[in-house]
Amino acid sequence: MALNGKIAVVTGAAQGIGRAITELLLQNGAKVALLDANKTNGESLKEVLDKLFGEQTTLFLHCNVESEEQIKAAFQKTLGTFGRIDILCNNAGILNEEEWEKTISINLAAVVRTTYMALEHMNKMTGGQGGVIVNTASMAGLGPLKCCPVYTATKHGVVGFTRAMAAASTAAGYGIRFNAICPGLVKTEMLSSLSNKLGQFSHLAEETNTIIADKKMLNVTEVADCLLELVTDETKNGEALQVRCNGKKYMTFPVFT
Ligand SMILES: NC(=O)C1=CN([C@@H]2O[C@H](COP(=O)(O)OP(=O)(O)OC[C@H]3O[C@@H](n4cnc5c(N)ncnc54)[C@H](O)[C@@H]3O)[C@@H](O)[C@H]2O)C=CC1
Ligand SMILES: CCCCCC(=O)CC\C=C/C=C/C=C/[C@@H](O)[C@@H](O)CCCC(=O)O
Repeated sequence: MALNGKIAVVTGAAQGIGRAITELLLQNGAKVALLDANKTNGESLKEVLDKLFGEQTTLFLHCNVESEEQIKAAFQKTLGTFGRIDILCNNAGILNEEEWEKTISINLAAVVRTTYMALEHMNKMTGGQGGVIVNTASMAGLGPLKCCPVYTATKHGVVGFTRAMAAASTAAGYGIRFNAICPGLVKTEMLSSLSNKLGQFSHLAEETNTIIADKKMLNVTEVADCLLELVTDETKNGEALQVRCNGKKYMTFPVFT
């Protein structure tokens, strides 16, 4: 799938992995609607991107993905400005074991909500033109992280939802591919603010921070490069791509007959 002229929506686009995804999509010729709950960061990133790629190539839309109304408004604005949606990257996420219901709401419920709303515009069965949806899961979507059980549960949920949607899409002819990216540790604000986010597991903070300090971490650009493969390679559907410092790997799972 060539990206030139394609229209992408990226959630959690104002910083970290979402920002790197946005920049890479723009570098490859796509136009991007950046959705983020952080207005200050979103607006200042938009100013930077205007200078690099031109004002017409991006939209910043202040949007909390927990709000159905705000997502709906963001999609309407994107369609009104760019005319279509080809790519959705559900990337917004938090790690907060204290506020565990909010973690489920943002990391999993919002991925489902945003996906279903995007389907209304992208699904070939209902007049859309198809496309690709890539969800940012985590290695915590493939195995347990003892310091954050709820975060782990949400990311397992994202992997399962992605794979089931890919199967549903193939069966029904939506013309939409669904893939998940599962990075290991990535240098972003999420990890630097970990200690006070572990709630009842805060006794594991010191041990976790020591592991993090000792490990080589991924750069956001390495994650974005792998995500681009899931967007552009039309053979990839229903994949969970693990990305670590020592390389990437397409995961295999038990097959139900
Ligand atoms: N940093 C890491 O080690 C890893 C992160 N991930 C995942 O990558 C994704 C991005 O995380 P990072 O870039 O590391 O974090 P980050 O904290 O640097 O960026 C997250 C962005 O999402 C936005 N956001 C948070 N809640 C939102 C909401 N309700 N509505 C709209 N926007 C919202 C924030 O304002 C922020 O701009 C998350 O889903 C995270 O779980 C996955 C594996 C590893
Ligand atoms: C192994 C899961 C990494 C996923 C990162 C996230 O999604 C954010 C989670 C925050 C803290 C995680 C700390 C985990 C530390 C260790 O258990 C360690 O084994 C991680 C190793 C990562 C790697 O080898 O690539």
